[in-house]
This record gives sequence, structure tokens and C-alpha cells, in this order.
Amino acid sequence: MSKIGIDSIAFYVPQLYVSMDDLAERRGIPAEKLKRGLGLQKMSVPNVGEDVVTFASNALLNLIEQNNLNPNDIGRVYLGTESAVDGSKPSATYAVEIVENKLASKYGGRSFKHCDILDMTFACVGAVDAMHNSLDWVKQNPQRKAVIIASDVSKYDLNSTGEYTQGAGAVAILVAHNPAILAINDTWGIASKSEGDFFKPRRTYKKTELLKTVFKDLNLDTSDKKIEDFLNASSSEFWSDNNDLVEVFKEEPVFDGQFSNTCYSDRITEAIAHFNAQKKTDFTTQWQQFIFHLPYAYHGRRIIFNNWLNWINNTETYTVLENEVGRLETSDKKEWQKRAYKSQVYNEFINSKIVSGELASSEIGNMYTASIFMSFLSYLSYSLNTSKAITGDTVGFISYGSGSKSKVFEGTMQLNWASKLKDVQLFEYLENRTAIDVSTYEKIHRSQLETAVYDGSKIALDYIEKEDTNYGLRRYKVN
Ligand SMILES: CC(=O)SCCNC(=O)CCNC(=O)[C@H](O)C(C)(C)COP(=O)(O)OP(=O)(O)OC[C@H]1O[C@@H](n2cnc3c(N)ncnc32)[C@H](O)[C@@H]1OP(=O)(O)O
Repeated sequence: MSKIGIDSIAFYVPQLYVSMDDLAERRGIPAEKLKRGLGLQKMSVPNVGEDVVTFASNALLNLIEQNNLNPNDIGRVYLGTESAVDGSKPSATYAVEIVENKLASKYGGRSFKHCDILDMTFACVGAVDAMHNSLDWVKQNPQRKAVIIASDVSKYDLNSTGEYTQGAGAVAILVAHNPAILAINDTWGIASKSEGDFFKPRRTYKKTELLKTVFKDLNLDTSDKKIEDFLNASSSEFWSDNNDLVEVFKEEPVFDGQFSNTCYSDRITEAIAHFNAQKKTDFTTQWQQFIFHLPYAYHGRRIIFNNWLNWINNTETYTVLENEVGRLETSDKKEWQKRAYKSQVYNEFINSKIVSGELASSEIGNMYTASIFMSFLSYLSYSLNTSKAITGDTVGFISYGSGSKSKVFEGTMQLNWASKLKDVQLFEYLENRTAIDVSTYEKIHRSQLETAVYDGSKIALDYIEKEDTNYGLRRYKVN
């Protein structure tokens, strides 16, 4: 049986960012909390006209062009996202349409005609689900190739505790036989439990209640009769449709950050145990690198700490730790854990097995579904730039999606991985982005700008149809 896994990888991140120093100053938060506490430096901001579709199409186009792929050879494009632009029409269809049009002169029209196109949603783990599913599909036939795109916008309310963990962008990977980058082993630790830690509900408002508030503010008659007369007489599209409720979808989630951290910790611990039950693993020695879903850069190192303590129990490392921070039995538990977390031994673990996967997250912020794949790309790019020998290394992946589910899996670095990285240039790209000030960011956040900031993006939303059976259909342009 041939190996199956990640053959090539590409990304797209918006050109605009806000620096954490600027955001912290404006919000009155110590910058050190964001930088040293959470590991944040910059946060990606989508330009006007950018959305999950433009990120996905850019990443798909980069994947095809950088690796000279023929769209006719790709049997699947599965998009993991929790920021879909439509409740029915997959965002993947828009992204593929843009790429098909762009490539028409080279491959003719509809070069993805026989490709299976789909969106998958499960908060931040949706793209891992798409890849898991596609690995099984690719396995059936040596000719099969699948593209997985992870694309998202992480948007929280202004002034909320989620605001500084925002970010945006996409990563696309090609899953194929005899992959150049990573062969993925067929052991999957899985843990699921329905939780309400983070979700994006359809919010409903009663029209009569909305009108009453407005009428009251305008000092008008708020009687039921007046409200009913207004609704009956109104010709506006908004007030006159025959539903008593206004349904609103907001990109900003309902969430409880600390509870979400607890769910993340519980699920990954269960999934790791499930993985270990299928394949007995000494994680601290057999995994050379840990790649996490990163809502913020330092999340992985914080969340894996208790598991690490369990893994080193009864080993030489535990004795070294005790020599450094004292014995748990003779200390206050919380104080001892704090010391252990800050110990040199744990720092060595972080530096050798986690840090290189955090670097891009510090520069971008949360990319939801794309975070774990960006963390992998960060590790690859860092290893390339520092000529680190990683061929044959085992990389462990720890994913999480709110709501909630974790999937834990591992892969082996392949001989030709570096050859697939030469055109990717992740850190070079991140270095050359454009900083915007907090006021401009806030205007973009509130949708108060109509035109793009600076040059705008190569691929952008052109307009949204307003007429009849095309109502709401999105039209994109390639500049
Ligand atoms: C969506 C998902 O992917 S689910 C998983 C996570 N959930 C989310 O991302 C939801 C959105 N984000 C959030 O809710 C929040 O931003 C969170 C939960 C990520 C962070 O919460 P906050 O209340 O802002 O931060 P928190 O209190 O945890 O502090 C962060 C760290 O900064 C440290 N810190 C605080 N002030 C300072 C300072 N002045 N200097 C240095 N470090 C500081 C804290 O000690 C803490 O580190 P520690 O736990 O190692 O001690």
C-alpha cells in the first residue's frame, strides 16, 4: 500500500494588519499581556471586498500555479470553513468558479467540470474533517488527488476579549499518493461532545418590538395599532416580507473563552487517549513536532502542559523537573504548576517541539479552520529557512473545533518536502504586508468603508445581485 498525505501546500493571508501595540494602546490593555501572555504580534484584517471565498480562491490558485497542477487531475475540492457566505450554495463553488475563469486561457472553460466540490463545517476542525475524509477517498485509487482548502475570517465584537485573537486567511493542500511533504498514518484519535462553548446562531428579532423601540426613540405613538398600520402600509423589502421575525446572521460568535479553553483541553485529552489506545505512543520522544489548532500563538504550549506532566511522570525528565522546581507533594499545587510551566525543562520542550509552529500565528492571529494548517506551514517554512533536518521526523497534530470535537493524528516528514516550499515564501510575504491604524481597522470591522484600503486585492467581491432570482448571488472580480 502506497503512502498517502500532503503533497503540496499554499496559502493566502490578507495584505492588511493591525499591530498589537497599537490595538493594546487603544483598548487600554497592557501590550505585554497580548505579546508575552498570548504570543500575539499582529492581526490580519481582510480588506474591503475580501472574504472567505477570495482567500480560498487565492490559496487554490497559488497551489495550482506554484506546483504546476492540472485542474483536470483534481477529483475533489473540499473547503473547510465556518465563515461560509451562503447557507446553501457552497463557498467552494464560488472559489472554484473564480479559479476556473482565471485558468480558462490555459485549460479551457470549466476545468473543474468533473470535480466533486463541497463545504464542510465543524467550527475550527472542519478542514481536518475534510482532509480525513479525503485521505480515505484518495486511498482507493492511486490516480486520485484531492485539494483541501481551509479558509476563514475570525471576527469578534470590538472591545471584546476575543478581539485581539482575530485573524483571517486560507491554506490549501494537495492530498495524493506518495506525497512529497508528509505521509499521514492511519491512526486517528477522536473525541466528540456536544458543547455550547462557541457558536454562531441565527439571531431573531420581532419586528413589532424593533419598531416599538424606534418609534419610542422618535417620540411617536407606540400602540399596537400604529405598529400594525405601519407594517401593513410599508413597501420596504425589509419590513413588508410576511415573517413577524427578522433573522440575523452575525459573523461574530457567541462564546465563553475560558469555558472554550476547558472544552478544548478536555476534548484533546480524550482524543490523545483514544489515539494512544490504538497506537501506544511515547509522545515526548516519538513526536518530534507538535502542531495544534491555535486560536492564539501560545495556546498549544499552555493547553498541552498537563498532558506533558502526565507523559513525563516516572521518567528521568520528571526528576530533572523536581530538581528545578521542588516536589509537588511538599508544595502548593497551583504554585508548583506555575513554576513547572515556567521551568527550563518545559521551556526546552516548547522550544524544540512547539515554537516553530507558533511563529506564523503570532503574525496573523486566529484563522479558525486554517490555523492548524498554517501552523504546519510555519514549522515547514522555519525548518527550511534554518536548514533544519526534519526528513523522517514524526509530526503530531492536535486539532479542535468548538461545539465540540478533537482529532489527533500523526504523519512522517518525507524526503522531498523542501522542494515543495521554495515558492511558498511564507515569512517573506508576512514581512511585506501593510500596517493600518486602529481607526481604519474599526471602520472595516463596522463595514463603514465602501472601497478597498490601499491597492485592494487581486481577487475581490465585485457586487451582490439585487434582482429577483439572482438576489444575493455574489459576483467576484479578478483585478
Ligand atoms: C475559537 C477557538 O478556537 S476555541 C479556543 C479558545 N477560545 C477563543 O479563542 C475565543 C476567543 N478568545 C478569548 O476568549 C480570549 O482572548 C482568550 C480565552 C483566548 C484569552 O483570554 P484572556 O482573558 O484575554 O487572557 P488570559 O486571562 O487567559 O491571559 C492570557 C495570559 O496573559 C498573561 N498576562 C496577563 N497580563 C500580562 C502582562 N502584563 N504581561 C505578561 N503576561 C500577562 C496571563 O498571565 C495569561 O497567561 P498564563 O495563563 O500563562 O498565566
